[in-house]
Amino acid sequence: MSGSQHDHHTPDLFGDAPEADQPSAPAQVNAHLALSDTGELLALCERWVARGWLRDLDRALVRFLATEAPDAPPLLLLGAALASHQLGRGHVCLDINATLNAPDFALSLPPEGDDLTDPPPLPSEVLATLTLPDWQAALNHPTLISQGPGNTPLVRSDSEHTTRLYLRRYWQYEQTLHQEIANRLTPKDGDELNSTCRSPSHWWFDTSAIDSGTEPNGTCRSPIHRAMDDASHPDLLPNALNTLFQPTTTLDWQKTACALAARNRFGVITGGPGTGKTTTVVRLLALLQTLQLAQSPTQPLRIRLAAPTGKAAARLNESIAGQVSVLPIDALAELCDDAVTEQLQASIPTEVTTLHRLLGARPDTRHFRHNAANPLALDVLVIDEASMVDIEMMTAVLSALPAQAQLVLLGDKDQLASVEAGAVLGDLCRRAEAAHYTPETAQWLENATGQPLPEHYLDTNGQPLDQAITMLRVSHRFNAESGIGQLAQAINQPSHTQSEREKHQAVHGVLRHGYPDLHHLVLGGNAESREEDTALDKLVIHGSPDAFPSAGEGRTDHEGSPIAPPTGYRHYLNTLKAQRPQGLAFEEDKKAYNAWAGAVLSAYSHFQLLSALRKGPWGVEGLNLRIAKTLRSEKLLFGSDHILEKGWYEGRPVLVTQNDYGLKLMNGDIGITLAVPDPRTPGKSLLRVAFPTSDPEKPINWVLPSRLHAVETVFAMTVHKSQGSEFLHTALLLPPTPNPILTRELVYTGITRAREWLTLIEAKRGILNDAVTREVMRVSGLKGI
Ligand SMILES: Nc1ncnc2c1ncn2[C@@H]1O[C@H](COP(=O)(O)OP(=O)(O)OP(=O)(O)O)[C@@H](O)[C@H]1O
Repeated sequence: MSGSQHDHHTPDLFGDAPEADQPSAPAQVNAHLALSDTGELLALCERWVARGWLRDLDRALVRFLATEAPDAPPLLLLGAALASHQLGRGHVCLDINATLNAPDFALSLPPEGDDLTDPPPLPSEVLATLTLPDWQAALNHPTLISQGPGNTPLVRSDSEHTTRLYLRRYWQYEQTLHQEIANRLTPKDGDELNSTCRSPSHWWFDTSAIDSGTEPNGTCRSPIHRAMDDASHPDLLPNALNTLFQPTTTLDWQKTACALAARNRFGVITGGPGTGKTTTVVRLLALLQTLQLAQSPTQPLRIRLAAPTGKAAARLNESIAGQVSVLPIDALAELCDDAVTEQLQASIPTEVTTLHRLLGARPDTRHFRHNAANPLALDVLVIDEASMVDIEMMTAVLSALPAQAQLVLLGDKDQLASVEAGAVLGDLCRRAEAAHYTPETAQWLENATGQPLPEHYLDTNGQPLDQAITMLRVSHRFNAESGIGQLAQAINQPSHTQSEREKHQAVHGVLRHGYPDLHHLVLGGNAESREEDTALDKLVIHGSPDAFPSAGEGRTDHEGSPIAPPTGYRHYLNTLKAQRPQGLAFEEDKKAYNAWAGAVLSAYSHFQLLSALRKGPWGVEGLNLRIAKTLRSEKLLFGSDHILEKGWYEGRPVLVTQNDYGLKLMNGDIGITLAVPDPRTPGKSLLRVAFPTSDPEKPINWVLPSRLHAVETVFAMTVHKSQGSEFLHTALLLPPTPNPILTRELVYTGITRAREWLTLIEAKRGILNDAVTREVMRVSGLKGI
C-alpha cells in the first residue's frame, strides 16, 4: 500500500476525529512544561507539525484523545503522538525505553532535509528530565489505554526489556499475525510438530502431527499432509526430492528448503540475490503437486503466486516460466504410478499476481473482498519479495487464507523492510542465520533429503518457527569473481562478528580489489562543483565504462554469453531515436510501435541511478532535474527548464507511485514517455506513456499523460522504491552527510539491485563507512513464535 493511501485511510484507526480549526504554530513552547501541561503539549505538537516533524494525522490523534479524555496525562498524549509518528517511520509501536535512551535517534528527528535553522524543541530536549518510571506511570487511563484486548484506542505491552505503546489497530495486527502463524505451526491434537521419524521408509509419520483443516475425526489435515500419509506411496517424498535435486557433495540448502516448506503449513525461504529462491519454489510446487497427484490424480492443488508490487510480480513471472520449463516432469509423474504427466505439467502455475489483486482491493477502503469470512479459494500461496510486505497486508493475507492452506514466503531478510509499518519477514527470520533446528527436525530432514545437518545448526531449544525457516546460503549468480556479490557479503556481515574497523577494512578491501563489475566513485561533497558535475554527468550519460577494468569489455555470464558493457541513460535515448517507426500510423501499425516501446523500455532497464534520499541536491528530487538538464545539454532530451521540472516531454521515464486498477498500473511500474503520430492531426504528434505488460497480445499499455496522477520522474529512484527491481547497471549514490536513513540494509538493498555492473558513489569520502555500520532498528513485538 502506498504512503499516501496509508495516510488517507489511517484516521479510522481512532475514529472520526473532529477536525478543529487549525491554529497557527505558536512561536515559543516551553519544552519542559509540555510534559505536565496539556495545553503546552498541544502547542508543542503544533510546532512539530508546522515544521514537518509530525504528521497532521499524529496531531489529530492527540487532539481527539485530549477532547475525549480531558483528564488524560500529557505524557500519555505525548506517547500517543509519538506512537503514531513512529508508524510513519515504519515502526509498529513506540518503544518507550529506546525513546528515552536516545530520543532523536529513536524518533528519526529532525527528519531528512531539515536545515535546522530555528528548530522547535528537539525530542531530546523535551524528554531530557523524564524518567522511565514516570513515563510508565503516566501510561494509564481507564478509557484510553489497556494492557490487551478491549476498546481503548491505545495498548500498552510490558516485557522484561521494555514497554511498548501501540495504536490498537497495529497491536491487533501483531496479535492476529502471531496467532495465525502459531496455529499453522502448532498441532491441535496435542502431538508435537517434531514427533519421531522412525525410518526413511516411514518419513510420513511425523507429518501426521501437523494439523490443518478439520476432518470428521477432529484432526486438521491439509490435502498435502493426507497425501504424505498415503502408505501406498512409501518413500515418495525422498524419491521426489532426489528427482528434483542432483546429488551434491556439500549440504544442498535448496533441497532442505523444499522439504521443510512442504512439511509445514507455513514456511519461509530466505536468501540473498541469486541464491535460488525462485528455483527452489518452482521445485517445491512440483513436489507438492507430485505428492497431491499421487493420491488424487484428478485433483491438483490450487496454487497461487503473488508479489507485493506489479514490478516484482512481473519479474517473478518472467523467471518462473523459465524454471518450470526445465522441471523433470516425466520422472516425477512416474513416481505417482498413474498417467499424471499432463496434469502435473498443467498444474504448476507461472502467472504471478499482486497481493492487492489476489485479495480483491476495493477503491476507497482498506478492506479487501477476501477476508476471514470470504477466504481465498486456494491450497497453496507463495509470496515473493515478502520483505516488502507490511504488517497490515501480511495480516490481511493470513486472515484470508483458509485454515488448511499452505503459505510460503520468499524474500531476502537483509533487505530494507516495507515503507509502511512492520518488518515482518525480518522479524520472522531473526534467527535464520543459525537455523536452530531441533534434533527431531534434523532427523526428519535427513530421512527426507538424505543429508545430515552439521551440529552447529542444531538447537534442542529450537522454537516451532525456527523449524519452518530455511536460509539459502550460496549465490549462484554472484560467484567469487563478482565484486557485487563480495561487496554484498562484506556489508552484510553481522555486527556481532566483527568490529567497525574490521567491517570498514573488509568493505574497502572489496572496493580496491579490482573486480571487473565494480566502480567506486568518490565525489567531493559539493553538489555545485564543476568537477563533480563532470564525473556524475559522465556516469549518467555514458555509464562510465572506462572506470571498470577492461572498460567493461569481455565479460561473459555463467552460460558463456557476452555481457553488454555498462551504459548510462544515453543508451535508451539513442534506442528511442534510432528505432522510432518511420511513416507509420499509430493505431494501424501498433505492432511496430509496440516493438519500439519494448526496445526502449528494455534499454532503460540497463541503467538506473539510485539515491538514498528524496530531498535536497543529492536526493531524487534534485537529481531528477539535474539529470534531465544534463541529458538536454547532450541533445538527448528537449524542453524548457519548466517542462523538464514539472511537465511532460519525450523520453521522460516515470515511476508509478500508487496502484491504479482502472489504468491497469501498479505501484512500482516504470513507463517511458514517447511521441507518437496524432491520428487526428497529420504531421503532429502526441505524447503517450508506454508501460510493459505481461500480456503477449497487448505487450504495451499506452497511457495518456493526463490520466497519470501518481507518477514521478525516475532518472533517480529512491532505494526504497527500487526494491523488487533489478537493473543491469545500478549506480547507488550516497549523500555527503550522515543521516539516520543511511543504513547497512539500505546500502545492501541498493547494491543488490545491480545485475551485472555496480557503481557505488560516495558524495563524500567516508559516508559509506558511516552507513554500513548503522543497522535499521524496526520496533515491533513480533517474535518468539
Ligand atoms: N542449485 C543451483 N545450481 C546452479 N545454478 C542455480 C542453482 N540454483 C539457482 N541457480 C541459477 O542461479 C540463478 C539465480 O537463481 P534464482 O533466480 O532462482 O535466484 P533468486 O534467489 O530467486 O534470485 P533473486 O535474488 O533475483 O530473486 C538462476 O540463473 C538459476 O538458474
